[in-house]
Formats: sequence, C-alpha cells, structure tokens
Amino acid sequence: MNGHANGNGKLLARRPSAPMMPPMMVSAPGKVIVFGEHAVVHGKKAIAAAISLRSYLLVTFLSKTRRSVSLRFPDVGLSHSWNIDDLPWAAFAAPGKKKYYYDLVTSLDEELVEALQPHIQSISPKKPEQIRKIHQASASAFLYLFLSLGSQKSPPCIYTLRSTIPIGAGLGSSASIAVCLATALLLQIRALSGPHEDQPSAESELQIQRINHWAFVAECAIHGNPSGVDNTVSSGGKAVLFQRTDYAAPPRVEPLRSFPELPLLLVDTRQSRSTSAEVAKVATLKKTHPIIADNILNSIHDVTESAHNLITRDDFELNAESLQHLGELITINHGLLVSLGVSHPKLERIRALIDHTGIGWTKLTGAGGGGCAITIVKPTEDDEVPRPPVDLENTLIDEGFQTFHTTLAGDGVGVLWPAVLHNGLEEEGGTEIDQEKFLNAEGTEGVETLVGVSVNLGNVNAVREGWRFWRP
Ligand SMILES: Nc1ncnc2c1ncn2[C@@H]1O[C@H](COP(=O)(O)OP(=O)(O)O)[C@@H](O)[C@H]1O
Ligand SMILES: C[C@@](O)(CCOP(=O)(O)O)CC(=O)O
Repeated sequence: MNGHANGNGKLLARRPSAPMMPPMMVSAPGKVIVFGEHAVVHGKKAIAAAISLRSYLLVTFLSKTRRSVSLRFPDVGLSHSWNIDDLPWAAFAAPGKKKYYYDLVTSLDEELVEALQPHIQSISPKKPEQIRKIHQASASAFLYLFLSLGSQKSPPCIYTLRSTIPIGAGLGSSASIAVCLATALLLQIRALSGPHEDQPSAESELQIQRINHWAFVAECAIHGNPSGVDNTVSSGGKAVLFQRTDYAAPPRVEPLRSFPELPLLLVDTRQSRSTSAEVAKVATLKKTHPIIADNILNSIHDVTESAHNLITRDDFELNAESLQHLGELITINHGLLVSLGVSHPKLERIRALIDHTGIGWTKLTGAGGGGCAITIVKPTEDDEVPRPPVDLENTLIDEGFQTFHTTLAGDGVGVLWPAVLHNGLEEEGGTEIDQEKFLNAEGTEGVETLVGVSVNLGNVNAVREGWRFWRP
C-alpha cells in the first residue's frame, strides 16, 4: 500500500521521495609516446598524444537509504562495496588534512594513505596476490579521491568502469581511469562548469587543469611516482611536448593543440616488458659507449624538435608533404631506438610485416622490449579513413599480435550527462545507459558500439550526439 495510517486510521499519502539523479558517464583516452621515449629520461624532449582507445565510467545513483558506494571494474575482475559511514571521514576532515577541490594537491598524504589501509586490505582476500594488487591499486585511487573530494553525505553510488585500452601495455590505462574518476567526482560535487559547446577557451582550460590535478593524485595512488604526462594527455587530449631536466621534479609540459588527428594502427606484441629494465639498458649503454649513446639520444631529441617545429609553424597544415615529413621522423626515431637496444624481435617482426606492405611508417612506442608498435597510416586516394590491408591484419593476428585501429590526438575527457544515447535502434528519446546494458556490452567492440564517443559516418569519424568535451 502506498501510504501509512495516521492516528485516526486514515491513510496519509506518502511524500514522494526525491527523484534519483539519472546516471552519468565520463570517458578519457589512453596515450602513446609518438617521439622521444628513453631520450626523455636523459633530459631530452618527447611528444605524447591521446589515442582513441578510451575508458568509460558509468555512475549510477542509489536510493539514499542504501549507504553504500561500490566499484564494479569487470576488466580486472574487481567488485567491491564499502559502507559510506565506515570510511575514515574524520581522518580526511581533520584540521590541516581537509582538502578542497580547488587545492593544488601534488602528492599523497602518507597518514591518509594509512587511514585507508583497512578498507583497501579487505579487498579480494581470496584472489591471488598479483590480482589483489591490481584491485587494491584501482580501489586506492578511487577511495583517496572519494574521501578527499566527497563527504560523509556523498550520495550512494555504483561506479562501473569498462576500458578499451589494454592494461599495462604502456598506453596509459591507469591515467585514463584516474581521469575518469577525478572527473566524475568533481562533477558530482559541482566543482566543474560545462562542458558546453560555447565555453570560452580559458574556462575549458581551467576545468581540464582541475581534473588533471586530481587525476595526478589518483595516479600517485596507483603508481607511487608518476611523471604526470599520461594524466595530462588523458585529461586534455590532443598531444603534449614534455621535458624533464630535473628528474626529481615533474616534467615541463606544453600542450600541442595543432597536432594533427591521424589514423593510427596500433599493434600490441603481447610481450610483457619492464620499463625499468629497458631504461636500465640505455643507462648501461651510456656507460659503455658514452659518446655514441649521447649522440643517439641527441638525435632522438632532434627528431622530436623537428616534429615540434613542423607542427607549431603558423602555416602548418596536414598535407602529403607534412605527413611524409612526420612519417620519416617516425622511421628515424625507431631506428635510433633499435640502436639503443630497446627493440625486440617481435617489434621488428611487426615492423617488417608492415614495411613490406608500404602502408605507413612504424616505430615502437613507450619503453620497448615488447609492448606496442604504432604505424601512421598513409591516406589512399579513395579512402578518407585508411585501413591496413586485410591480409596484413590477418597475418599479424595469426602471429599472435593484437591490432587496434585508433586515431592519434583526439579529444581528452568527455562527459555524457544524463547517460542517454541515440544509437538508432532504441526507444524514442534515446536509450538510457544503465548498469546492466553497460556490463552486458560484449568486449571492447560492444562497449564502443554502446557508448563510444565517436561514430563512423561513412568515411569520417564524428563525435556521437550527447558526448561533450572541454576544448580549449
Ligand atoms: N580497465 C581497468 N579497470 C580497472 N583498473 C584498471 C584498468 N586499467 C588500468 N587499471 C589500473 O591501472 C593499473 C595499470 O597501470 P600500469 O601497469 O601503469 O599500466 P598502463 O601503462 O596501462 O597505465 C592496473 O593495475 C589497475 O590498477
Ligand atoms: C622509456 C620511457 O621514456 C617511457 C616509458 O613508457 P611506458 O612505460 O611504456 O609508458 C620511460 C619514462 O619516460 O619514464
């Protein structure tokens, strides 16, 4: 019965409860290093750019009577709930500890990390150590932000995350989830304006900076000592030039808004590698052949500078000539990385297969020793979005590699609020993306089809109706 009796036995209508907020979705991209990996460790310049592989975070709101906050991260098999009232709010609100959304937090507070431990250590107790570590890293990033930005009155919610970015392949998967979490939590406390289409550039820039700062905090919870490049690219999109002359300090980062959006073939060797082992190889080479190693690192720096000079020229436009220039730099950069000893037979196999078809220019990206290769694909006359030949793709897959068709230098963080999309097949007014639909989308393609930020209109990609971005 919808009501309750008063003392006279008469039914009183139940006051309607406040309507629940509709679900919201945010999305942030992964990244690749286009030029300058390894050289950047030795104080040289590098360029990193966003890719169109992305993470998608759905926030669904629960009735206020449910005092829980939950993470559903099926990509890594994490599902965990906390009782909001059990979390260490007092520690995060203590004098000198309380942070506001506008505070510039640049590192984790060890006492607060400690206060979170009982709520982190209880996660996935029966899972193998390696998996538990992954779960705890993701959960730490979330809880640190949730307690820093929220309050005990934070609404009960479920945060469901799916990503199309391979994890641990040097493509910035952790930064993209950090950016999604920071954006969702900042939006929930109304600490961001927009995004909307006619938002002034400076205002958009400010929102991105705010997101980026908090995403860096979340990255610290996952990684300990991140460079800050991945979260900067993931929040702002496009590309950045970065340089670390003092390794103890964060790098100098310059946004490259004119970086062209290029079709990119990304091939994952599926060969695991250790960034620190590859970095150590270069350090050894520098000891044994100092002059030669320095010349190689300086040449990589020159490659990055050449790309930077080209892209930032007032009259820069993407045409056959400028693409050829960038492509040649990709080829040269790869050769220099081979000379440094950080390639791998699998990366060389991929490069040989792709070079043989002549479809574009290929280099390893990130630390090397495995991980991924990127190919800038040459446009063909009749095809505006070039695709590699089917034969090549089949060979790569048959040899155990994984291929991704992506775009370089696209948008950064995006918002879909309310989480309603027009997919062409649904009820009038669009489809509300609920948790069930999101969780049931099959594989990364299913996620892209259901909620992806872009749609393919014949030969060009366009932003799907509903998604909005801050574009400085
Ligand atoms: N799809 C995802 N779902 C949940 N957590 C994720 C996801 N992607 C990344 N992470 C978190 O980020 C960590 C991966 O970071 P890292 O090894 O640096 O890889 P990457 O180079 O891809 O950022 C994982 O251990 C996990 O905690
Ligand atoms: C090799 C290096 O230049 C890039 C490593 O990239 P990744 O770990 O593959 O994302 C190391 C670094 O910049 O810290």
